This record gives sequence, structure tokens and C-alpha cells, in this order.
Amino acid sequence: MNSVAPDPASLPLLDLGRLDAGARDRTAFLCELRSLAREIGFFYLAGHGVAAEENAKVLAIARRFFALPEESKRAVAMVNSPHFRGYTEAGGEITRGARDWREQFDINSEREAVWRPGAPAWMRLQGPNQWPESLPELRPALLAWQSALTKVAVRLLGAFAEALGQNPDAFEPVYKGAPNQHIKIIRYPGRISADPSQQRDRIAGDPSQQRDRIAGDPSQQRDRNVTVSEQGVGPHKDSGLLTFVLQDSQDGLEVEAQDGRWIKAQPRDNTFVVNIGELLELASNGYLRATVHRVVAPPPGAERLSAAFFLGARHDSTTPLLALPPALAAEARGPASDPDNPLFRHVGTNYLKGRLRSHPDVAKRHYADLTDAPDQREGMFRKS
Ligand SMILES: O=C(O)CCC(=O)C(=O)O
Ligand SMILES: [Fe+2]
Repeated sequence: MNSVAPDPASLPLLDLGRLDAGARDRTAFLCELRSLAREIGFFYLAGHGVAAEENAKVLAIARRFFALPEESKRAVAMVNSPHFRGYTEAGGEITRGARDWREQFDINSEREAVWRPGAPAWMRLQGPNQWPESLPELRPALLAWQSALTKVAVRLLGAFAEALGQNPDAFEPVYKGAPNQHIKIIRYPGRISADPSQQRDRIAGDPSQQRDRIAGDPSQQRDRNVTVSEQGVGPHKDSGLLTFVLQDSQDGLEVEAQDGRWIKAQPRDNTFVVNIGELLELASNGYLRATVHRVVAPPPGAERLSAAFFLGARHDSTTPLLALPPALAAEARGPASDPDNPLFRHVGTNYLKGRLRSHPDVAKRHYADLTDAPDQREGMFRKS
């Protein structure tokens, strides 16, 4: 088995075109994919077939969206949507108990709302997107990108299945017909303080105090964002199958290596940064790695734009446990377990847990029946 020795200072690059470039290239590609996904869980993907112009168009429209007046963005605020779609201002999202200093706009598959009283709560995740009236070009641009990225992601997922000794269509039952096609366009404003060391001291502090600081109604806490403005998005794993990140030219994305160091995912032209989500880690019994990553906010005066596509599984599916060939099974270490972030094999339940924790304002307005119930608070919807 070919093992790629990654350069510890940067992420490796894979060219998806090699999948169709003859048997020898294909085998080499699958081998590299398997070992990189296991060792670091993050890589640049080139040869993906999405035109540079289409990617540029997405970042350009994202820039125009974030430049809209606050009231236009608030008109599509996520807090209006039980389906977690729409705009979240900087400081409105929480990762591992701390505020993220980024503004963002989320969409997912355009489907009608299906939840009815008495149905399981995760069915409320499905429903329409919100679109800003003042930027009509946003909808076609993001929906076109969503369908392009779904194709790439499904292709890569097929390659993962093969690399794990499965049929290429092994994952079809978990996405076919109703994949979870989450897109987030994101703007990271520059840090507030000019002195990063001072910032860090202020963020560090006593974790319990930090948690107290963010408790309560987020809208009343906005002035305190200054204390956490270095955290673009806090350290986390993605919860789906595969994530694709398109970056502009400003860096900030960092990946935690096995030895605890942070590797910078410097922007590279015509690539996506791809990483493994927790569902793929779970399906491969921990053979593949869902790696922790974060975004450090840009320096004062700068900004960073990105667009992320998260391919997830059908809400009504259960994450399978693949029967790995013995040689791979022997190396599977079991999925990582984190008592603060229990993983559920039922996909809808797992996804809803993550969304409720990240967006407490949506949880409060649309899921109070779950978050107020003491049995739920102590169990699956425990807040960190
Ligand atoms: O903006 C980025 O580069 C990454 C964002 C990210 O990790 C996320 O939203 O899950
Ligand atoms: Fe992420």
C-alpha cells in the first residue's frame, strides 16, 4: 500500500482528474485518497471540473450580499426560519461554547416543509430557503453552485467507497433522492484589536467565565463580541460526509495535525479544501478521520470570504457501518468519542443536535419544546 508522507507544513493536493485517467492513475489516486484521509483528513482538491469562473461568481455574489444594508440582511435572518436557513450576523453563532466572529448566509436543498405536529423534530430541518429581495442574482448563483458541488462530492464519495474496498455506490442509500446540500457563504471581518497578543489574553481567561459571558439572549450580548473577535470560527469537526471550502485570497483556515500543531490551509487557485465529516468517520468505524479545524480572523482592516459546501446524508437515514476488508478493519480505531458532543447514528437527530447548539436563537424561537425539556437538556441536546 502506498503511503503518502505529507509535508507537515502544508496540506497535500489531490487531482480528481486522475480518477478517469486510466487504471494505473486511478489506483494510485484511490490509494493516496485513503491514506491522506486517514492521516490528516484534509487536502486540496484540483481537477474537480468546476469552472474557475463559476467559483469566482459565487465569491463575487457573496461579497455583494454581505455589502447589503443591515436591514436587507436582517430581512432574511436565520432566526425567522425553523429550517436554519438565512443570515446570521457576526457573533450570532456559537462553536464549542464561544461566539464566532463571522457573518454568514446558509441555504440547503430547496424542498417544501414537511413537519407536522407529532412528527419527529428533525423533520423541521427540511423547508424552503430565504432569499433576499434586493439581490435576486444570489438564488440562481448559489443553486447552480449547489448542484455542481453535489456532483463533485458524490463522485468523490464514490471514490472513498472504492478506496475502502466497497462498491462505488455503497453510500447511495444515505444520500440518494434527498441529499443534505448545505451551503454557507461566509465573511470574516478583521480583528478588532491591533494587538493579537492582547486579544489572545482576553480570549483565554477562565472558560467558565467565557461561557457565562455568552449565556442568555445573544442580541443583548453583541457589545461583548470584542472579547472573542479573534475566533473566526472556533475549533470544530464538520458533522456531514464531506466538506468543500472555496477560499478567496485571504488566509485564516487552519487544520489540527495529529501532533497538535495547526497547519495553515493557505488559499490555492482553482482548488477546494476538502475534509471528512463525522458521518464518514462513523461509517468507516474511525478508519477515516474527521479532523478539527478553525478559522483565525484576519488582521484589523482585512476581511476573508469563503463559501462552504457540506454534503450530508438524508435526514431519514441511519449512518451505516461499512464492512471493511480485514486489512483496513484492523487499522480502524473506532470513531472519536467526545462526551460533550455525542454522535447519533440517526442522521436527522445528529444534524439537529449540531444546528441547535450552533444557533441558540433559532433553538429558542423554534425548538423551545425540545430545549426547555429537562430530559432533553441532559441528554441529546445538552449544551456545552
Ligand atoms: O471558512 C472556512 O474556511 C471554513 C469554515 C468552516 O470550517 C465551517 O463553516 O465549518
Ligand atoms: Fe468546518
